[in-house]
Amino acid sequence: MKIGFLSSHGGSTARAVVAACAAGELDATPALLISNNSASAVMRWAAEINLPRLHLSGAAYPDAAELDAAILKSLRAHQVDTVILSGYMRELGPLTLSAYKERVLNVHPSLLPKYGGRGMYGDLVHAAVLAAGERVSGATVHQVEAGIDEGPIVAQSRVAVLPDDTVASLRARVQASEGPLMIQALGALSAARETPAC
Ligand SMILES: Nc1nc2c(c(=O)[nH]1)N[C@@H](CN(C=O)c1ccc(C(=O)N[C@@H](CCC(=O)O)C(=O)O)cc1)CN2
Ligand SMILES: NCC(=O)N[C@@H]1O[C@H](COP(=O)([O-])[O-])[C@@H](O)[C@H]1O
Repeated sequence: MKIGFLSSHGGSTARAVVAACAAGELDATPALLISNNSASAVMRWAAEINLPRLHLSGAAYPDAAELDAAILKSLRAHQVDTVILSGYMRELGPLTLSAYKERVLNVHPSLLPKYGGRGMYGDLVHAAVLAAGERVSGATVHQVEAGIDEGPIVAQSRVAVLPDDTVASLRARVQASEGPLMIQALGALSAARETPAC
C-alpha cells in the first residue's frame, strides 16, 4: 500500500499514519503529500521527514478541472494506490475520485451524517456540536465520493462531550481519536486487499 496524503493545515492524521508505518504497525509506505497551503505546518513536517511533497492549489490552477488533473497526475507519478484526506479543506475532483474509486479515505470530526457537508469543517463542527447540547461526539472515516461527507462510512469513534467542554477541549478529545481510527481503517483495507475474493 503506497499512501498519498492531501492536507491543508497541520496534518495530524497524516502524522499518526506515518508514525504507524515507521513503527511497523501498518504495512504501508507514505509516498506523497499534497497541500493547497505552501506555508502550512504539514508541508514543513513533510520537509523535515523527507516525504515528497507538492503545493497544488487554486493559485497555480484557477481552473478546478486543471487542479484535479494535476493532483491525479502527481498521485500516479508517485505510484500512490491509496489516498488519505487529512484535514484537506478543498473538494476533491471527479477525475481523481474515479481513478481512485473506493481508495480515498477522509476523516471528519463528527459522527456523520450529523454535522457534515459544506461549511462543516474543523472548529465549526465542534462549535455546532456544543451549541446543540450533544452528549456524545466523535470522528468518522468514510470513503470519499463526489458529495462532501456523503461517502460510505468505514469506521467511527465516539467520545463524551463534557459539561464544561470548550471548542478547544472537544477538538482535542476528538482529534486524539482520529489518527487511531484512520490506522484501523487502513489496516482493514489492506487486509481486505490481501484476502482473495472467493
Ligand atoms: N469530493 C469530496 N471532496 C472532499 C470531501 C468529500 O467528502 N468529497 N471531504 C472534504 C473534507 N471535509 C470534511 O470532512 C470538508 C472540507 C471542507 C469543507 C468546506 O466547507 N470548505 C469550505 C472552504 C474552507 C477553507 O477554505 O478553509 C468551502 O468549500 O467553502 C467541508 C468539509 C475534503 N474534500
Ligand atoms: N472536514 C474536514 C475536517 O474538518 N477535518 C478536521 O480538521 C482538523 C484539521 O486539523 P489538522 O490539519 O491539524 O489535522 C482535523 O482534526 C479534522 O478533524
